[in-house]
Amino acid sequence: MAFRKRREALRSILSGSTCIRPGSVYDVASIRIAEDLGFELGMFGGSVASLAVLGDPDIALITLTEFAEQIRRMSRASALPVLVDADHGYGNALNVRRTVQEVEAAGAAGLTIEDTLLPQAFGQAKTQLISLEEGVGKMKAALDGRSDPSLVILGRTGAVSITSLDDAIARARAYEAVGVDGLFFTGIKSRGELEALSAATTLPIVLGGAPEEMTALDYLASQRVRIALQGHAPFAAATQAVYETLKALREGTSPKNLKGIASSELTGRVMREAETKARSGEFLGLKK
Ligand SMILES: O=C([O-])CC(=O)C(=O)O
Ligand SMILES: [Mg+2]
Repeated sequence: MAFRKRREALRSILSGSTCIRPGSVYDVASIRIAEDLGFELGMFGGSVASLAVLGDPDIALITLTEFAEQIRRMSRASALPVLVDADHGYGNALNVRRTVQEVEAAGAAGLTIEDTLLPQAFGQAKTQLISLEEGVGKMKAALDGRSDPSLVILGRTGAVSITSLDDAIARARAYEAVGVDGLFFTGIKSRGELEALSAATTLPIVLGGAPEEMTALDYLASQRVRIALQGHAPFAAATQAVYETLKALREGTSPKNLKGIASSELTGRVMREAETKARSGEFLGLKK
């Protein structure tokens, strides 16, 4: 599917009236599995990008090149639209502009740019934000960096749990005013906070994690939340599975007695074996 179609699919989720849960994806196998299971959207979090590519925590160590390359691999492997978490855009507003160019070329359907101060400042243990003015500059630069107008750009802030609800509202309104396609909020802890942010803005909302009382999709939809994240359990599940498998092998279990191993059918689907067989028949003169 052409990148534009994927972006239009994400746009139609944002302009719809329901709230969906994206599949957390981080590599070619996970995106294909999410696609096969019928997820409408993949979410590529910065945290799982760091884990999958570097094996490091989510502290802005990953480079734009590494991040974009992982997106490119996923975009090649699957037509599932992916929303990617481009952190703070890997630098100042000019770096944000470049980030948008690279992420667009890599095939993302959309990206988030956040106003968190990254990487962590010297001597500052707590998360800090850049100023609203600098945040606005980043959003403007992000929009300027886009060459396919269908690429979705979301302005993201965690201000509600870092500074205040009023500050979060001011930032959301300012990002909306410069023309981002949607707002991504993290750190919301109550319905009251979500309702205040929703009432103060008009754009579709993406919610990055929310307390238990806010999981009902119809309630979220009523607050204009169109996409609600659910963390990154697939990466954690894969880690556990690899751990159990290596541990069992190390302890002498024979490969045929291992538990929790993908069937050859599932592995074949993940590697799109049927398509390769058909191509081998057509292009290599092999029997189908
Ligand atoms: O985007 C998400 O899923 C939440 C987030 O910031 C991350 O995982 O890095
Ligand atoms: Mg992140």
